[in-house]
Amino acid sequence: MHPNALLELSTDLLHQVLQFQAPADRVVSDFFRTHRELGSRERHTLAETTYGVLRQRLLFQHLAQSGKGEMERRLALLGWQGNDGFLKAAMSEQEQQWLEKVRQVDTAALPERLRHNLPDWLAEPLQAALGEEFWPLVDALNSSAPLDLRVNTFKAKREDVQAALKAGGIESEATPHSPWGLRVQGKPALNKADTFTKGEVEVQDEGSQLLALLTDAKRGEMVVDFCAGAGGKTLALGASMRNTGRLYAFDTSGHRLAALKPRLARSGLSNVYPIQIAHERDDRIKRLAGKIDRVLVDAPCSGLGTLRRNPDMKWRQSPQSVAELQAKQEAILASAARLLKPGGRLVYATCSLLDSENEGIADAFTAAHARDFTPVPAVEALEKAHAGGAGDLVRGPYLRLWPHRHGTDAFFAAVWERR
Ligand SMILES: C[S@@+](CC[C@H](N)C(=O)[O-])C[C@H]1O[C@@H](n2cnc3c(N)ncnc32)[C@H](O)[C@@H]1O
Repeated sequence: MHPNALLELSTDLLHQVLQFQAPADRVVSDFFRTHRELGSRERHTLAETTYGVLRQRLLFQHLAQSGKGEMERRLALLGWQGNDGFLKAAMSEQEQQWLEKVRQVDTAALPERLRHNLPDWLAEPLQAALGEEFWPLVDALNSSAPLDLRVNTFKAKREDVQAALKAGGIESEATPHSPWGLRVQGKPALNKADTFTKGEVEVQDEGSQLLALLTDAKRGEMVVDFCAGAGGKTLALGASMRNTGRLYAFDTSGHRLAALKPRLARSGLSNVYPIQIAHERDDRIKRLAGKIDRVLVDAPCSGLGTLRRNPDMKWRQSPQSVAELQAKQEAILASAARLLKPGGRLVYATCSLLDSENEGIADAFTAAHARDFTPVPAVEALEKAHAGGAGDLVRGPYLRLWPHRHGTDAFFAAVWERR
């Protein structure tokens, strides 16, 4: 494809993504579906340029004020993630001069918000909570996430999967905290690897694995994954139950539960019961009240802990959307808690960076349910479940994972036991 034609497509794609009407990954994949002529390297350049612009949107919009023509084209020039010679061939003389000039701007001397590229409502609480660690977090959020796999321990051993991957030219190392995890070098295509088609591995961030580990579902138990979605954690719970007992996978989204089906078939698990519920007070939930050993609430949240993968979330969320999510989180947690039998374990988790969706919800639950639920320190639960370096994974009584400290997405989890 002619360089300028690719740059124009990048401009078009940015124009669509920056309207923030839909998640960026969906807009990008729809765009590729309507542009079948694009090869894999061209798709890679377009996607990475888009993500680069989303990550540094405030800085790039500031720098782009000085140029001429369509704003999105200048943003594409600034965020270009392809070959530099190729980009040069796409630019006019005037654009080349402009880009050279803006590349000389000393960005370290610009105001803070142009350096952290976060909206104020998000930067402020993070700065207050993290102090000096704020900037390492900013850097980590602007880098790409590693590729982690979870070994399906119902079917295979971690070291055998690692050896099989190696034989196929894929290098990996054991994850430091999850006993089920492998961190793969680079981003190899895995869906044709034998070990993947046989259901021995799933792609899953180490942080997500730790949430399932913390739930510690055991053989023969009755377990509920309350917000199962496409079942990333359901599959981990089912394997840790060794395909025995009953594992209910609830979600309000039929579409997400449908995505669980092929993964379930690959996994070899037959103890999972996916159920679409209307809302968190659905009658089917009431019938199970007081009967369940473990409940994982992987609550709908702002997703701000996954900014490495979904940098558009910082522009698509707002204080209002977070406040609405908090109300939902409280309602789901209160309803899910009724399922537990005495001695049962409740786990509340999010992939949010914000205290308001994390400690805020957990502390309020502890205060409101002091008669029925005892908090369990996360470090204790992690140690019992054989997580490596459990003491490094917690803040106070809660699990708190950070990209800059742990190399995972940001996650929070709180654990209680029903009296
Ligand atoms: C963080 S995602 C879950 C991700 C999933 N556990 C995984 O590991 O892939 C939150 C899920 O909550 C679901 N959800 C939203 N409202 C809900 C409700 N009232 N009851 C149950 N699930 C709900 C959403 O459809 C979404 O799939």
